[in-house]
Amino acid sequence: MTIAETEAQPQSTPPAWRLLLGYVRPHRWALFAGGLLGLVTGATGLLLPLVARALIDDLGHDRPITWALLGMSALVVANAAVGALGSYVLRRTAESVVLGARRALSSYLLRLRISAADRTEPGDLMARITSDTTLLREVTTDSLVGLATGGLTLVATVVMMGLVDVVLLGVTLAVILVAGTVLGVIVPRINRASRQAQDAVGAMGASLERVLGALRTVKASGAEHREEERVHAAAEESWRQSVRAAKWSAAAGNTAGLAMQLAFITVLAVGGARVATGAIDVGTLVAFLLYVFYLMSPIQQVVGALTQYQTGAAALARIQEAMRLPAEPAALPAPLPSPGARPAALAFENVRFRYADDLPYVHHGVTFAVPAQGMTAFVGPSGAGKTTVFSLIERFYEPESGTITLDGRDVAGWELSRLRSSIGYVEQDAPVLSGSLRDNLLLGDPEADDAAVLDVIKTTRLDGLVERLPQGLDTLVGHRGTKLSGGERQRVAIARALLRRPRLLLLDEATSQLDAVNEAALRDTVADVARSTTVLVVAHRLSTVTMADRIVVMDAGRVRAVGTHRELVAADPLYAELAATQFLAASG
Ligand SMILES: Nc1ncnc2c1ncn2[C@@H]1O[C@H](COP(=O)(O)OP(=O)(O)OP(=O)(O)O)[C@@H](O)[C@H]1O
Repeated sequence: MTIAETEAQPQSTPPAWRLLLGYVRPHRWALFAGGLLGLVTGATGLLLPLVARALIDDLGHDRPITWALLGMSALVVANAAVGALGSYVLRRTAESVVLGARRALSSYLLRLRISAADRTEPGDLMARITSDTTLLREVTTDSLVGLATGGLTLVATVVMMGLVDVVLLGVTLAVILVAGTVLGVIVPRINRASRQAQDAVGAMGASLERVLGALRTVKASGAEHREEERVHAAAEESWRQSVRAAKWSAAAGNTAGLAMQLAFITVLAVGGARVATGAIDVGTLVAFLLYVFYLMSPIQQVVGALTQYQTGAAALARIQEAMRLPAEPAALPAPLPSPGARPAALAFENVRFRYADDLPYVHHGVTFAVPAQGMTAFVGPSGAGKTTVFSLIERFYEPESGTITLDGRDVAGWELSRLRSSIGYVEQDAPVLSGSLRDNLLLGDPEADDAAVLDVIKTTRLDGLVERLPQGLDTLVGHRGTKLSGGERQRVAIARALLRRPRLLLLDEATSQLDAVNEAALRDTVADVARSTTVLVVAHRLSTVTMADRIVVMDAGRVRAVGTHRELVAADPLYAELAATQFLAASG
């Protein structure tokens, strides 16, 4: 699903030119300097014929030509140097605009609400940061500078034409007006086609991300060919739309060219008649016709700038669309709890929640309380809403009604970064990021010293692994930690969470079975941690619940019982049945 199909916030979008100016404003002086250097280059170019005329004149009169030659050489060198400097300044400015847009967009996307991220494709968002921002480069230089310099020349030429003959100017402007109306129809089509081409690039990014993110599954399912077709279809759609945009751009350029030639013919006809009636002399007509020729270049420049601008406007709209997705407020990271900070107490009070208005409720009034310290296990059939409990504690989503309190304070009133800095969260599939083992551990606390790292490595029984790895902690773990076993990945994720000294540890146990050694290591780790902090575990294994201080049994979005293993086996038939299977969330 692309962003366009989701819940981009219903704010009115400012016009593209205003968005563009927002990105360009910090670089306006550099852009001005680049434009000015371009004008100087043009002016030095205009001087050359004059010097050449002087040189020929000197030759004709047998005068020395050294100075004229030196002057011409100096002008040629100055023209090349100023031209190179001008294009460098413009190019650099354009790259700075791209950089600004990339920084703004990537910062924004990292703050995206999980509810918004759920409904977008990472590949499409990536295309917006990489491909759409690139399109701003040409808009900044070609379009803005082209519009400014072309526009200036255009106005100057029109003024000169008015001074020569107002009637012929009226005739010229009438032809240009007709062409402008045609362009008014063509130009929005360039915008639409460019937008669709960029949307298709986004769709291609999404398809690619889908395949490359699950390459093993794709290969194992023999689905390479089908997936390849999806990616190719998106690439071809982008091609089709880009070709459409090219067609309309070409039409726009040629309309402008045609208009100028028609203007020339019309001026020749009307001017000829005026010469015949004696209203103007031949010299005026010739001068005016020369101006019509002069007009050609700035008009082409302005039309080129406008068509180029349409591509940029389409890209800007896509960038802006992403930046209207709901995001969390920007905040500096909060300090982590100090060593030995007291464990947190947690309570849910009649919490009702659903992931979206058109989806059924996941929590129908969940209520439970967890005292500070010790281990609480959540069990229940698959889909009962256990993981959702963790997501709500982390405030990845907000409940529709009811309250969630941490240390007696509603989490809705906590500053987000402070709330999250108190919590350690280990997701069910225990994501490990590419990079080294050390990078992964320090993700939550880059300031952690070696002693703290070694400490969590020992607590999570990872010391054996670190010794075995060729470069120890600096060994690269591969994309998503593919070089580690499932159990190792889980313990790395726990170590990472523990390094933050959480006052509340949320551990979503993996549903996959671990071998006996890994399972024992994990159990011992959790038991150790529960002695000094509050641990909540979504439990899928009997071995985990038997050591829990209390067990919360959930079913279909409600808490149906709370107690110890022994109490629940006797009192709750669902729990007794789940416990009998040894695997506590096997069936829904
Ligand atoms: N991001 C989401 N958007 C929409 N629905 C979701 C989302 N995450 C979970 N759900 C739905 O909410 C319900 C509860 O999911 P949850 O992950 O909390 O269950 P669970 O009890 O942890 O299950 P399991 O034991 O299988 O992990 C499920 O029906 C699931 O399909």
